[in-house]
Amino acid sequence: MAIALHPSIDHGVKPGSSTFAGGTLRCHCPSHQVVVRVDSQTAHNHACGCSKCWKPAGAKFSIVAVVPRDKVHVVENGNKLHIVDHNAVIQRHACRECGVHMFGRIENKDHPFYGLDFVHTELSSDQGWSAPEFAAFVSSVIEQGTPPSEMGAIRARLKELGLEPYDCLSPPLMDAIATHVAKANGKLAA
Ligand SMILES: N[C@@H](CCC(=O)N[C@@H](CS)C(=O)NCC(=O)O)C(=O)O
Ligand SMILES: [Zn+2]
Ligand SMILES: [Zn+2]
Repeated sequence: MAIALHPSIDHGVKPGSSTFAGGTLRCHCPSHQVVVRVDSQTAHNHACGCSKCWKPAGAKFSIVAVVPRDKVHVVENGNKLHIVDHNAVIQRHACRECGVHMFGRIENKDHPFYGLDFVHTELSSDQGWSAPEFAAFVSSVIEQGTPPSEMGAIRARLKELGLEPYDCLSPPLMDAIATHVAKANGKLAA
């Protein structure tokens, strides 16, 4: 059997729908779930191997995408949310009871990705969310206990799924970050 990465991609990456315009995310609590409405299709969906992004038990990778922050609305049981790490760039709002991260928000207005929230669309039963496009922070799975000897198989499986593995973000996103920095420091015209 192929190496397991995340239940939503282990049997193949399902394409998104070009007409999909949003849906509802629910935490894993059996009752009084935190419910978040997202009024937009997601962008830049990807697998993330970092230790900070939420992943279901047993998964090596998180699946995480972005949406404009003004399209994210907590509609039920928002009192159960807390910020996992106030010092992180991405402030992850998680359910205090089940631990699921409902959305991650950047509050630093100077950050290249300010205005975008991070969401996990596997928390939704709606069909049509954009498909994962690449894998980020792949080497970071070692920091969580994956033996380095497994990395060849992990990268090969990601490629087989069509998810090009990177050890930071994808080149277009790294370019977008660098462009933002260059405009801020005057090396490129704003
Ligand atoms: N190797 C580190 C990488 C952490 C990291 O830089 N994560 C990226 C991808 S989510 C990031 O942008 N983090 C910002 C944050 O977590 O606030 C880890 O696994 O903890
Ligand atoms: Zn919960
Ligand atoms: Zn991450």
